[in-house]
Amino acid sequence: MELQKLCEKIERLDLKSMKRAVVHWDSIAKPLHSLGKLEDVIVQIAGIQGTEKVHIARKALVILCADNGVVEEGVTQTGQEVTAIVSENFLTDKATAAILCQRAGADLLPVDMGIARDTNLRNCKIAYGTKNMAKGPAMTRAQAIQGIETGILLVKELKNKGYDILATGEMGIGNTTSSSAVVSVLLDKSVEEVTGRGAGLSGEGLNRKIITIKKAIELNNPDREDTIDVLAKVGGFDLAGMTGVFLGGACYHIPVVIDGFISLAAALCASRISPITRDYMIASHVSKEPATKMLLEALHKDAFLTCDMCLGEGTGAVTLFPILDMACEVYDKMSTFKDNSIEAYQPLE
Ligand SMILES: Cc1cc2ncn([C@H]3O[C@H](COP(=O)(O)O)[C@@H](O)[C@H]3O)c2cc1C
Ligand SMILES: O=C(O)c1cccnc1
Repeated sequence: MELQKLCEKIERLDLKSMKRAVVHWDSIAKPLHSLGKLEDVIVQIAGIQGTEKVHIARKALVILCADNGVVEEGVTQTGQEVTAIVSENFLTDKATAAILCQRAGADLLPVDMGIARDTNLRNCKIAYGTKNMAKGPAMTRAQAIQGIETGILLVKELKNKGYDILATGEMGIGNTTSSSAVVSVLLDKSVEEVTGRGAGLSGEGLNRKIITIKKAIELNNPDREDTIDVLAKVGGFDLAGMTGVFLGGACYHIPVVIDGFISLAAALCASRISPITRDYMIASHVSKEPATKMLLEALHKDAFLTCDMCLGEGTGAVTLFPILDMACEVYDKMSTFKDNSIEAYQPLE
């Protein structure tokens, strides 16, 4: 189905299921709302899944992997070849995200959205890396749409396979450069404010990164009112794919946990394409990248964790999974006031 038509079909959360979830929390023998955001997130998931019988047992992390032509400008600490190496490690237990997934009981689906060489990942390759945005548009509009649609289709497939909840991750050397460019344009913030050291850039490298992003924005002149134009001109295949994953979550009623800065940049893109999509997103952590708080604010999201993580790959999002499992278990298993013959709280005004 055409992207626009699909987005028009996105529904609001199911308020009846959310109300029933609140009633259930309030019946549990503990002080009202004493699990705070853990209660709120279960209520949100009830609204997403359209039932107060929340289920999050089957979890997956989708990692969108792609290369960025802008790396040739010297905006990263490591070379482009690292993208393919780390991405293929997701298939073994050698990458950070893979180890966290094992611990959290989540499956991992790494997807080649446009790595600069052939890989043995799930092949959704749009091209062998984007073009250098400091010299022209990173990709065509058709490629940006292809990336978004791929993300949506991946969610459809995972929904059909029985997954209850997803997390977003990415791997792509140079993708904090594309993310900062996209965020600068969409939030109308200076490049300096939204640009950080990514995977450990030196001070001199950071200056070069800022100059490069400014040059790319000036040269390509993306239209901030047209998110797809922004993604095409200064984005990346991974960002486009993740944008699709967030839209897909809303289309197919699956909660999607947002990882750090790069995932948040894609979440912002999705929310600009379809604002209701925000209701289907769960913010996991506050990354150390400087624009993270700005993005959380723009999305009206409050993240659960502040661990000074800035790794990407979906690591922050997967770290939230065990907490969500704990919340769900209390919601499912705790005895109620009635079971204990205790008088329940009167609902607050
Ligand atoms: C070995 C290695 C493993 C990674 N895993 C995630 N990233 C993270 O760093 C990259 C973004 O930072 P920048 O824009 O500075 O390149 C992304 O691939 C992100 O997932 C990694 C980076 C490296 C070097
Ligand atoms: O927050 C992130 O997503 C992030 C930050 C730095 C490097 N890689 C990812």
